Amino acid sequence: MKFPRLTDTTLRDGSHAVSHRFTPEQIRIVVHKLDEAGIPVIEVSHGAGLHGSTIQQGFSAYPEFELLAEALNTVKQAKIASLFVPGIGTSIELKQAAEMGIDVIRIAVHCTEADISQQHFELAKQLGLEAVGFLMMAHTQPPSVLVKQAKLMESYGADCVYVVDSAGSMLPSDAEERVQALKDALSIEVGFHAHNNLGLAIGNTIAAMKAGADQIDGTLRGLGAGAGNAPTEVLVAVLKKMGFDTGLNLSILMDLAEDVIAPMLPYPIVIDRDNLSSGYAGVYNSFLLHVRHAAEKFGVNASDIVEELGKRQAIAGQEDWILDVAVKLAERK
Ligand SMILES: CC[C@H](O)CC(=O)C(=O)O
Ligand SMILES: [Mn+2]
Repeated sequence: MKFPRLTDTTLRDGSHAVSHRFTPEQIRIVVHKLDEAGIPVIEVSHGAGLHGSTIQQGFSAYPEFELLAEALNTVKQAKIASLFVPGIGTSIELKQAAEMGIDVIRIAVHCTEADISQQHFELAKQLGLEAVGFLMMAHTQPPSVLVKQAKLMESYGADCVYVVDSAGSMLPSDAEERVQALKDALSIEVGFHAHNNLGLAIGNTIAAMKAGADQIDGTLRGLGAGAGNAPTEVLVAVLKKMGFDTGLNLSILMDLAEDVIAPMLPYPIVIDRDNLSSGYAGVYNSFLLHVRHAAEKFGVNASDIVEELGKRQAIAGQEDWILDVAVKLAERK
């Protein structure tokens, strides 16, 4: 089994879990410690990517480029990545982030919509960035569909394409067969991004590695949308136990998770009823904060909203359905 490159996305996917309230000081401490621990790639942006700070996605407490500047000024060795979702971000923010000095852009689209990413991959490559594709909600499609979409990204210049388990809905066999199919069909690297709604984030990441994943993701303390991601410090401990010479400092990561990240959390990252039903129904994890707000506002059950979104097969970008469903459920009451 190959030792994959680890991207820590605490300061991006984890931003969902703190309602996008990271401060420049928190960014500085976390980047400094992740860098010191030897993490090769650190992702920083709003949870929904560049320009994600909107009424639809939730406003950030601090301007995104102030946070990105803090990360870039702090880092010594790691690459800094940002997420970009076409339609949420535009080429303006992509150019600005590149000019500021990010190294990697991760371009995320629903897993049947790769064609909308062409101009952004091409721009990213012109700007000299490493360009990584994210096929979100990859549990919804069979490997053959993902291969076609990943090949499109490859043809646009992607350096890597990720199978993204956005709903934390995959079993290890799902992760393994999807990564394997991409590995067999592509000449570029393949990655895997896990969520923990079924308690399988670490197991699925190991299954993806068995299939040859070149890149994997984690977040400190599992901080992330829904039930969170594969916890970076646990992943590193497991990789060490598997015999990999990781070159990563586990004790710095454990201290960072325990002493810095845990006290920041407004609520513990656990598999509760809402995010378990989300993973079970295969609903996009980034909806969950909005679902909880809507449930409270309209006096309905969050898991009923999740169930209905699952029936409608809602995808990223359809956040407005959350309100629609909540209002309809409240009317029915
Ligand atoms: C908004 C992009 C998205 O949340 C990417 C991601 O981390 C996922 O789909 O899991
Ligand atoms: Mn995610």
